[in-house]
Amino acid sequence: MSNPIFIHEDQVKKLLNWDSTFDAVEAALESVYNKRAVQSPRTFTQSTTSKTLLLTMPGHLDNERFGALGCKLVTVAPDNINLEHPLPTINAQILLFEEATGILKAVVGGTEITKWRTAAASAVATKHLKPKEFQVLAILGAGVQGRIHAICFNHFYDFKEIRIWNHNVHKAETLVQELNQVYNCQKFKCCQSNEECVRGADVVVTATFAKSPIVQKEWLKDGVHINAVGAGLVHHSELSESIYQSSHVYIDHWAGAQTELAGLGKLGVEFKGEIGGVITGDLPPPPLDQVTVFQSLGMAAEDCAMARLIYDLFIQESNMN
Ligand SMILES: NC(=O)C1=CN([C@@H]2O[C@H](COP(=O)(O)OP(=O)(O)OC[C@H]3O[C@@H](n4cnc5c(N)ncnc54)[C@H](OP(=O)(O)O)[C@@H]3O)[C@@H](O)[C@H]2O)C=CC1
Ligand SMILES: O=C(O)C1=NCCCC1
Repeated sequence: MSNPIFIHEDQVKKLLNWDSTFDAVEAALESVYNKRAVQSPRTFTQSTTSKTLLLTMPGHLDNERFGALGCKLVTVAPDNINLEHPLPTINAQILLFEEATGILKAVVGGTEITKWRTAAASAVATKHLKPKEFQVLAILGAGVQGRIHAICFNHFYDFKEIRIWNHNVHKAETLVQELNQVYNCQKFKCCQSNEECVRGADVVVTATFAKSPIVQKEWLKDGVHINAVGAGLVHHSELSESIYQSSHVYIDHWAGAQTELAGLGKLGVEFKGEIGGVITGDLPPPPLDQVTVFQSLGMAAEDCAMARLIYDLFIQESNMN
């Protein structure tokens, strides 16, 4: 019996690319809708001696290119950012198993994968819910997800302006400066307020730990698309209730929504369906002039697809050397 291989974060980083990530995440979302993926409900274990939360996310995906049996172990430690030498808030590993034998074949660093697949899920949802060109992107939150969404959306779209707001403005200023330098442009702009950031934007991304709404309905342009990624106390704390009540809300998976978005159900919010249904064409895309929300929870199927992608690329590269 061979030992599992370890694919570390720095190796994962070198193998990741946006186009394959998009394909893997799109396949995962479609497979969940088509019932070609199984995702047991994720578990949440709260440490009693720290703020750290441990999630387990097991899943199986039946797909020729991205199929895998795996389990992501992911921690959320909000205080990591305040350490003398800050660490990412979210850290993950993905266990990948031989499907037939159940033997562990790889442990794949999951921190970069979590970053990339979450931004790619927003890009997939945006493409299928609003198939058009955009001028202005607004990103609320200049942490890991805010940054990777800026990079991802800049890869897939030709935005004229990418605005970034953070409740601590200095952090948004630093990110904007970095991105303008990397891409040799001036399209990244720092906003002093969340309202200034959102007003007039065509696409909005919320990626914070905000416990109360940071986006109000009256700020929204007709037809805006919102990717709500972050979670405060619950996974739907970043947008005002009236946004959820008046827009076309899509989710990544029903099973997760039934538990993790139960609060929205109590407010009378009806989900239009899973993004996977729009990808397959079973659900019609919403009218372009309506406000749409992709409420992202994150899925094990995405992590399995990504771990398989990275595993295959790693083996291919090892065979060449
Ligand atoms: N849907 C999905 O699949 C996934 C969702 N997430 C969620 O995305 C969110 C961001 O994660 P990540 O970027 O990795 O975390 P980071 O810690 O890197 O960034 C968090 C950001 O939120 C800001 N923030 C913290 N508290 C508040 C507040 N009360 N109001 C407004 N902004 C606040 C922080 O600003 P500052 O540092 O200045 O305080 C920081 O910019 C989290 O809620 C996380 O759970 C993450 C991965 C996957
Ligand atoms: O899907 C994920 O992975 C996560 N979602 C919510 C926060 C932690 C990681």
